[in-house]
Amino acid sequence: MAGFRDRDKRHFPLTDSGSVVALFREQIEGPNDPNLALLSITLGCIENALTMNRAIPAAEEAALLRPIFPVVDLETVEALYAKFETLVRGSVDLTEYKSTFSSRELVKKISDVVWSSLSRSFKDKAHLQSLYSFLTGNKLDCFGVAFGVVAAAQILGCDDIHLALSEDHAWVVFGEDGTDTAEVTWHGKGNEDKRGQSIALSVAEKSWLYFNGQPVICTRATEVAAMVSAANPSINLTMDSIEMGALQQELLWLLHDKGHLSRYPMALGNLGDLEEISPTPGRPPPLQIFQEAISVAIKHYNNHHVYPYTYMGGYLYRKRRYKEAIKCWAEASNVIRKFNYTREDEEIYKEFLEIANELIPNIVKAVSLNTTDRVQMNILYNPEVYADILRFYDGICEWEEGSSTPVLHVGWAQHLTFSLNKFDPRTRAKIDVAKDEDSDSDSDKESNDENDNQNGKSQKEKGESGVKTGSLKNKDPKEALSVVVEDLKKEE
Ligand SMILES: CC1(C)CN=C(N2CCN(c3ncnc4sc(CC(F)F)cc34)CC2)S1
Repeated sequence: MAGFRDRDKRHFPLTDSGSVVALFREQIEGPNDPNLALLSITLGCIENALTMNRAIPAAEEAALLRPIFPVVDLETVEALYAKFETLVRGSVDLTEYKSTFSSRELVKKISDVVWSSLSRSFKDKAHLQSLYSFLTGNKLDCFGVAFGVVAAAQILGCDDIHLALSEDHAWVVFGEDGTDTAEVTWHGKGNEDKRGQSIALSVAEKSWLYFNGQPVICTRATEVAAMVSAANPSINLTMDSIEMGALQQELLWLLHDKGHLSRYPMALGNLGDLEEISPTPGRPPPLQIFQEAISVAIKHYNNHHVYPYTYMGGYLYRKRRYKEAIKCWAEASNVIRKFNYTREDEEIYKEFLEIANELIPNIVKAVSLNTTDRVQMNILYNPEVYADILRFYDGICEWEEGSSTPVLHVGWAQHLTFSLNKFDPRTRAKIDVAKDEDSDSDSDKESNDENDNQNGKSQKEKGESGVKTGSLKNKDPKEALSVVVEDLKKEE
């Protein structure tokens, strides 16, 4: 049973990042489970002090010799913790729930306690992910609601209720073998919340949003990693709090060293991004951390996560390592093709749209203008790069196949033809698109499609919208692309 123990209290007042790391370290090392409410209130309090109402830039603040790191008093945290504990214990009468393991009704009740306390104001601002935000402003974002439900469950002693995470959604697992699932928060804009419902129905759609059944199932320590990962160092659109970023980085290394990021690719991606901004002496370079995230996704999630490849691709793009960036994006597309696109997958749609319609065109523009740099110029003469761009588009075409909503529109075709036409024609002639009908790389979609065939849906079938899309495989690339472009133009 979590509680605010004396051994927790002696860390306070927290005066610098070292004292915060010491509190987290002791909480994670045990012997008891880390207290999610205590840690979330503490981290949220620090984030609030370091990022909100920072009117004057840090440089001036430093010039004033004003200490930036906030002092976190025991009284502040204890009062907020007591408020949360009173709300949760006061709203849930556990005598009504006899079973040793949690029931769907209990999970829904806990979700209702968090949900009914929320103010109606819009929820996609920053810094709304912690219990500090919930307890001082009655505001939470969609991740924050799911996290709050799990923190409340811990206070009630429901140690079977855990956070489940996809790349753009969060829900909970519970029950005797931890395989019952329940929605506890909303997702996206304009979607009715499905709180209380099981996830099974949504996974059937093979949507990326629910990971096709491969979510990150958290332990209490991974729930701490999610809380740390969800921390947000941004002060505004152009400035980040260096102190908050450094604290997040130190806490992620602490969790990494304890093995709590070993099944959490996105947290590894966050750590790689932080290391790019401010490298920690003696720690591996960002690329190695992104590679670790990819290896975890392959080993534990059947390579169904997209973000590990877009984390690495984005890094390589920023370093102008364009050939390698395009290979990462082809690998990202190789993941998304295993899913069917559904209307709640907008976040990943925007990710691929930016790569196809901004990043790749920027690369071909940059290298065709910058004729002095031989290495860069070679990209347009490199059949491997051209093949990777085709693989990138082929994965998106396959993602669309069998989906209820179309992905591609004529805007995609315009950028596609712009990018491909920049390649030297002899290079385009050099590549050999797989002719082999049952190349093993398609096994994922086919295995899914076998299920679809049982439900009467086939991979070639038109989506409800009647959009006919053909995958690029087994066709001459130029012929295949002209088919895709013609189809898209007909839609115009
Ligand atoms: C390569 C990118 C575009 C850069 N940032 C990316 N992020 C992806 C999402 N991020 C995350 N980082 C750690 N854990 C989680 S759990 C989750 C789903 C939410 F609904 F709970 C999102 C997410 C962090 C930021 S992907």
